[in-house]
Amino acid sequence: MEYTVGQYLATRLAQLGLNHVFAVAGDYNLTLLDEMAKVEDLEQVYCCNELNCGFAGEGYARSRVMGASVVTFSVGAFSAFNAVGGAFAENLPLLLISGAPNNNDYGSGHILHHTMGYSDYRYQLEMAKQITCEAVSIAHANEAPCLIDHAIRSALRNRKPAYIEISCNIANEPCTEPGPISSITNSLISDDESLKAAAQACLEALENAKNPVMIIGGKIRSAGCVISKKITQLGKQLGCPVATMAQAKGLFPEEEPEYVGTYWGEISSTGVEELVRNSDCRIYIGAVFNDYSTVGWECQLLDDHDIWISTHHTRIGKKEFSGVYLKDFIPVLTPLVKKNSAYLEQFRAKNHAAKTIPVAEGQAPLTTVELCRQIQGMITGDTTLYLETGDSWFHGMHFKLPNGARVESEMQWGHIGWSIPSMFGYAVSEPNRRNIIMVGDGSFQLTAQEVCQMIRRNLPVIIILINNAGYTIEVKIHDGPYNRIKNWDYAGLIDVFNAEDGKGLGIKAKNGAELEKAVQTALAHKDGPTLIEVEIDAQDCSPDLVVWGKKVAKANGRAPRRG
Ligand SMILES: C/C(NCc1cnc(C)nc1N)=C(/S)[C@H](O)COP(=O)(O)OP(=O)(O)O
Ligand SMILES: [Mg+2]
Repeated sequence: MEYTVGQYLATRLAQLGLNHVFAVAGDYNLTLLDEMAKVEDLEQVYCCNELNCGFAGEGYARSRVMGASVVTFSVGAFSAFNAVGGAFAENLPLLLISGAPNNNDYGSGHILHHTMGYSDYRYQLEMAKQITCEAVSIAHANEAPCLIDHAIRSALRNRKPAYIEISCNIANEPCTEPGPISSITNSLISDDESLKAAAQACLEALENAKNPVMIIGGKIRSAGCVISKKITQLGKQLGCPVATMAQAKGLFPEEEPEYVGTYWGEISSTGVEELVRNSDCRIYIGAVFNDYSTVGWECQLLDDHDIWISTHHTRIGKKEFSGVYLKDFIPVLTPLVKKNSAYLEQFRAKNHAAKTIPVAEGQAPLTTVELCRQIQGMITGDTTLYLETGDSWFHGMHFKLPNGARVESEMQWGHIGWSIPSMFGYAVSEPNRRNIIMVGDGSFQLTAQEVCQMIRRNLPVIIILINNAGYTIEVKIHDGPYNRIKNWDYAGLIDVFNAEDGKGLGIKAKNGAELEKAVQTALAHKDGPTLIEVEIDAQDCSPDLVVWGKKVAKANGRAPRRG
């Protein structure tokens, strides 16, 4: 087979196990899309705009080894950059591919369309370098294979996005055939000496610990399910209490006896904040400490007794072990640790059993308590629940997850509207899971149009749209007129997206009885998305959000440092 640059790129993606690539057409990428389309098993999935295209690739990367999005130069890439920034913040390997000017134009002094209006077109590559782990520009076919492999390898090794731009007249130029994919997927291995020393130091720390507790953070998400399983084995081997930070909800099987709930400072699950505060050895794995996850810096932060195992390095007490990769360290440590379950038994003895939520009166106005009670009933072992930035974060922490259920969130980047396009990409990869989104009205207004692509591909995504008349999180942090939004007929929007042939459903629910019915309809509806618009009083929000909002407002409002 005669390979071209576009076919080389597409073949690499197919070799990695991608079956889809997301795209928005533009004259700088049309030849590239033609060439990529010639590669079997790599279907092109088209999006409404480049922000959503980038988020769809990010959502795909939550299910596969990586995601890929193709856009046009400048006017496309600049929108996609917001999703790339999100993938960077969330440690997800998204490959952003942009068409670029004809290579004859470089250095020609030509002013081109879809550019800033001057003849130096390198600005996009420079911008991409700030938000990716690798950014390359391909203006000559002979350098394409090496640059493509380098960018993809960097994204996989660093679990971060990478960027490739390809001149529009190069995409169909002949180039060499790709070799084995192992040259790209071979991961870095830990330094043996450091691995052994870190394991020894860890065992000594655990030997001296009376009340160890394991706390799992969001960085584990992008390390993939294999690591998650290895961490579960470590938790069970240790037998100590295991908590998940908010960003890591669902990354430890919640039916395991070691699981104690969410650790989120003052708004942790019952008894967990005290458990972590009183521990004499906190084992943080993949933890991310930011102002939101520490509730305005008021959480337990690392101290000299703690162990912090991150993806690329480990800190035990006062000692740093770089070049010790999580994927190597956990399997080495697990068989060596001794069981220490006393602290867990003490915790259980305090009997923090979950309270059962009573069924609300069917005709009473819908409350978030009744809404969450019914959503809990939808969650099965094959459910993936997306929690959009908003009050959904806080409600989501209280769901009990059967083993196998997954939760996806974007708590580091926090781009409202992320959930719709990201879930679209995720559902393209995982159409047979029960895919549910909890999304607020404010967020939905940013990226609503991607629901039409779920209709186009008959994806049975269930969208629970919480219409509480505005930006409730922001109200709880700091209120003002800017937190009010124009109301939409959200359920009615589905008919607009259906046009003549779509099979989406839009249902409004004002009370528990209507919601019950809507949920049954949604669960039975398999050939398209169902949007259930629930009306919730603007004052009805999670008590955790009220506490958290005050703390974040306080952190935001700290007086400037003088001098
Ligand atoms: C406006 C903003 N954040 C600021 C913001 C603004 N723009 C972008 C892209 N991302 C952001 N996080 C946020 S969290 C709103 O409360 C979201 O409102 P909604 O989706 O309706 O959810 P809640 O009502 O539960 O808060
Ligand atoms: Mg809202």
